[in-house]
Amino acid sequence: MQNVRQLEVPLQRYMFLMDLQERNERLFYKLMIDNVEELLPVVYTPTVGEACQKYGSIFRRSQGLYISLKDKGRVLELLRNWPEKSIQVIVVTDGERILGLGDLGCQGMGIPVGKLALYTALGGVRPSACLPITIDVGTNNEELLNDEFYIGLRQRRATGQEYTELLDEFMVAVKQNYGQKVLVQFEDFANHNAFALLDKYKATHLVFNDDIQGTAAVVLAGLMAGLKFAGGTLADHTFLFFGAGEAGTGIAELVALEISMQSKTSQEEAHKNIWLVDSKGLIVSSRKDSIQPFKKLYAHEHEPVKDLLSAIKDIKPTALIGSAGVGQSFTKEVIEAMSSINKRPIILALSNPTSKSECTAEQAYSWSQGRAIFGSGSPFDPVKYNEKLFVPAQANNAYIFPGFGLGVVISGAIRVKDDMVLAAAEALAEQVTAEHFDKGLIYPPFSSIRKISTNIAARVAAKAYDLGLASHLPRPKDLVKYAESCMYSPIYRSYR
Ligand SMILES: NC(=O)C1=CN([C@@H]2O[C@H](COP(=O)(O)OP(=O)(O)OC[C@H]3O[C@@H](n4cnc5c(N)ncnc54)[C@H](OP(=O)(O)O)[C@@H]3O)[C@@H](O)[C@H]2O)C=CC1
Ligand SMILES: CC(=O)C(=O)O
Ligand SMILES: [Mg+2]
Repeated sequence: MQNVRQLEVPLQRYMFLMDLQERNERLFYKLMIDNVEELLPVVYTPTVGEACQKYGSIFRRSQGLYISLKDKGRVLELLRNWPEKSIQVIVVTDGERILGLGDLGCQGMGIPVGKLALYTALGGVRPSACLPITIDVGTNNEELLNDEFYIGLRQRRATGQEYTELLDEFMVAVKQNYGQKVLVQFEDFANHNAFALLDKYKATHLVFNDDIQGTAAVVLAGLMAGLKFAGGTLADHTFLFFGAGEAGTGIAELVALEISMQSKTSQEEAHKNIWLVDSKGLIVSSRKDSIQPFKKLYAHEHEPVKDLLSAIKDIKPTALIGSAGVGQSFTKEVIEAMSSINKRPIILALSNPTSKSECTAEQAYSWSQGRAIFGSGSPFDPVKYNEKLFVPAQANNAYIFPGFGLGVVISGAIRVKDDMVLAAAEALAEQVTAEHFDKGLIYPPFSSIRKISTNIAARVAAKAYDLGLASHLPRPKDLVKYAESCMYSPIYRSYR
């Protein structure tokens, strides 16, 4: 840590840690686990975003498996080349929507590598059981195509049948090589592929889309935790989403599911208090014929509205949730409008990395006069406002996927169902205390993430058993203890 701390530039810290992961994996994880709050912003958002942008020029050695269009017809052979045979979790991207940074092509590999480092450090999945994969179908990023250090195919993205066939060959090869208990986490695909892939493979494979399902669970957990202390129910709230893609509609769907379960109403009824804004403005019924299918449920009767501020004034939301990848879009006027409508406005600035955050923590607290219940995708330091210290919550799916994956792995689950995602959200929400909430937190601190992940894993596993989807039999009596006992710890064993 002394060596890490001597480096002032975050990207240099990233490179140092990646070298360490390569050289002494056990020490890398020991550092990660003991200093999680300090190192998370280096290995994960925001620094991993910069690392992906510069991946070609900081490249040292392959950290994962690259599968390109040129490998069509021999994907299974490639998988068999990976030195580790007993894989439990794959994180795969095609690099088209890396955080809020857009298409980074093959250089998106930093994301599967970073996510899997968290699977091990935060969730205790063995490092040798983790496989980062990047599918290289080209990039539409002109800057990268002209960059002499770009590491991927120098061509524009393949689409349509060519894309679908490669992805299908990949999914079939994964199942053929590792069986049906390997978890495939889709990460940072552009939404036109993300929804289609999840839909296509959820019935035949063990698949999880972190951006849709993981983000949904972490936000729902934060909302449930907030309500536990601020009072009221989800059904009392009006939600306005700024960004109607994977994260936005994923959260909206899970919130609607929870509302319908809590208040025993139809999901259709629950959708009525959920509104979405996309790049063309508020989603309203007159746009129904021209919007993507996953937005249609939210196309309510209303006049067209072009901008966010007018939408807030019209809809009067109690919660504003940003996931449009547009930095500084929650302006002073936006936060002030939310604060004039609500005593405690809920403001979530989910977009990553920090440069894409809808607002900073300081802006949220000062513009709301310290009344905002605030969370952000990338971390912000605590803020002093009017002599009170506010600790901003980090509303990031990193709270969910490590524990969720551990639960799936230890139960030998063969499919992911919404109820398992809900179970993860509930388990996280239950771990938030009044003391956390008083500081401004709607999540417990990352310093206790291994314990948090254990509890999430136990609940997810329990749900998998209840649903008859768990293949690891008999069902362990105490799933929390069992989850704990399965977690990788970076200790040196004595061989004497
Ligand atoms: N905190 C967390 O855990 C997570 C954060 N994220 C972050 O969320 C962001 C979006 O991710 P994701 O949902 O997957 O991306 P998508 O591309 O699926 O969705 C982006 C949405 O934002 C809308 N949008 C884009 N520009 C504007 C604009 N100027 N005004 C209003 N809406 C706009 C798009 O509109 P249209 O549909 O019209 O194109 C689309 O609906 C990223 O920054 C990502 O890092 C994602 C997952 C997890
Ligand atoms: C956190 C995350 O998954 C994202 O920003 O895409
Ligand atoms: Mg992501």
